[in-house]
Amino acid sequence: MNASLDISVRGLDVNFGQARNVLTGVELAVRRGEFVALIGASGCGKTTLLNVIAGLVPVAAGTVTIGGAPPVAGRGDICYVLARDALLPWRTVTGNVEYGLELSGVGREERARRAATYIDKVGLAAARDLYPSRLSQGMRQRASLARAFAVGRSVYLMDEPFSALDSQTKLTLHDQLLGLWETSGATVVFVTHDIGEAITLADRVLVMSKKGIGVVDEIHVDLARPRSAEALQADERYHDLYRRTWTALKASAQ
Ligand SMILES: Nc1ncnc2c1ncn2[C@@H]1O[C@H](COP(=O)(O)OP(=O)(O)OP(=O)(O)O)[C@@H](O)[C@H]1O
Repeated sequence: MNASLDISVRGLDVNFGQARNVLTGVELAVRRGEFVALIGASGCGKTTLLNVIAGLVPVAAGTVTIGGAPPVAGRGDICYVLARDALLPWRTVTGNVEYGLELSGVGREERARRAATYIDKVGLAAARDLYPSRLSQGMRQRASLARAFAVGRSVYLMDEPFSALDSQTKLTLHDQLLGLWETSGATVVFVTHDIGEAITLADRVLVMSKKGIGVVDEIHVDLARPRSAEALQADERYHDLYRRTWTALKASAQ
């Protein structure tokens, strides 16, 4: 398991060779072990910001560091989780979860033990020998989460991982992600369009401006942990945070 890392973005510009920057003067500070959610209008640069942190998009100006070091593609301590799971169709659930561990050089016995533990944590024990084609979308994302957290990364960059799921399945996945993250100690940057999801999961919800200037508002989610996604639905403070975030989101799109 890697130690968690902080993320610092100062004065970031990204331009993709265009005359006008896609991102201009963006600032972001994420503490070690913090869970932040990024929300904002479509096209405001959420994915671009994740890609910069992952070292996949070049920085035109500014400074970006992860644990004090500049971003580099393929860093072993950062894990990127996308909306479309990247399960290998020719491997079972167990085979897929073991795959990441194989790449990390974990020995056979330890691999099997860790894969079983994480498959259990996401409630897929009964499906461990099934191939992805036999799984529902929700089960596939659970297998992806098990694979991502079994390898124990320092930073998780998550780009709308649950956007294709129905709201009931999402609640289950929220609980499972929270369970995995709370024991991992990892830093998470989670992109979403779903305000409820952002509040359920994050310590802070960061609202990005439509204008490409980055974070313009933040909502501190002072709800106690461990959280239950379902219980929060009945919590008035959750609804209050929802309203505040909704107001901030509307203002960010002006
Ligand atoms: N590879 C690229 N080349 C040129 N322009 C790009 C590239 N990737 C993104 N963009 C542009 O950068 C801007 C920000 O895109 P980005 O995907 O980061 O936004 P987003 O906030 O994640 O959007 P969404 O919520 O719709 O996923 C958009 O105007 C997009 O067209």
